[in-house]
Amino acid sequence: MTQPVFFIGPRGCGKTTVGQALAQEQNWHFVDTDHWLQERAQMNVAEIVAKEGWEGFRARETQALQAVSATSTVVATGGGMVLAEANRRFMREAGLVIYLRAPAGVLAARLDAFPQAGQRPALTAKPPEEEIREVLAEREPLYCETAHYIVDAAQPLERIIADVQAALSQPASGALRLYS
Ligand SMILES: Nc1ncnc2c1ncn2[C@@H]1O[C@H](COP(=O)(O)OP(=O)(O)O)[C@@H](O)[C@H]1O
Ligand SMILES: O=C(O)C1=C[C@@H](OP(=O)(O)O)[C@@H](O)[C@H](O)C1
Ligand SMILES: [Mg+2]
Repeated sequence: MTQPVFFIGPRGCGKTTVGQALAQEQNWHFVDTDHWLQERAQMNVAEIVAKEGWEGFRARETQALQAVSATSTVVATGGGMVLAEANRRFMREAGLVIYLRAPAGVLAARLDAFPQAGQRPALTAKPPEEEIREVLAEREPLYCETAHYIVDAAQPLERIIADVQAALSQPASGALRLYS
């Protein structure tokens, strides 16, 4: 039996893309908490936030995390999953947590090219690049505190997958390991 693998990190770091590719290579299941909750709600994130506020979305996100976590499963979380202490503890205890780390400039370029506005409504009233920098600075300590491993997510996809596989082949330890 294999523990679930959780991908965490900011919008655009590649949690969904890398998670899907890893699951395919390993022949594991793949679930994205945002896809799961949007399907269940029959609304996209922007619609949920308009109707229920971010508080409503965050409650649905916690519910999704607990519902989808299973053995031999790769879980792509949303960028704000780490905001709740209960979510951080749940992921660390239930599985292996990988932080896909990339600089704000890389995230901004990816999100500009492929915004997916229905899934990523604005988090602040700031211009996009400023929001990305500010939110990343706020959450960076939470990503680091939650992760068992940090992988450089600014690399090409194949390199990221190779680093993730190398990380998962190491025995888990309390110390945070860096792959970059
Ligand atoms: N390693 C990568 N190199 C280049 N583009 C990437 C990489 N990983 C993801 N992307 C692109 O960045 C965008 C955001 O990726 P996504 O997986 O949705 O991120 P997240 O789920 O973390 O928000 C997508 O357009 C995706 O194709
Ligand atoms: O950073 C965030 O607070 C969010 C990130 C999004 O997921 P991605 O990180 O997959 O874009 C989505 O969960 C929602 O818009 C909130
Ligand atoms: Mg995603």
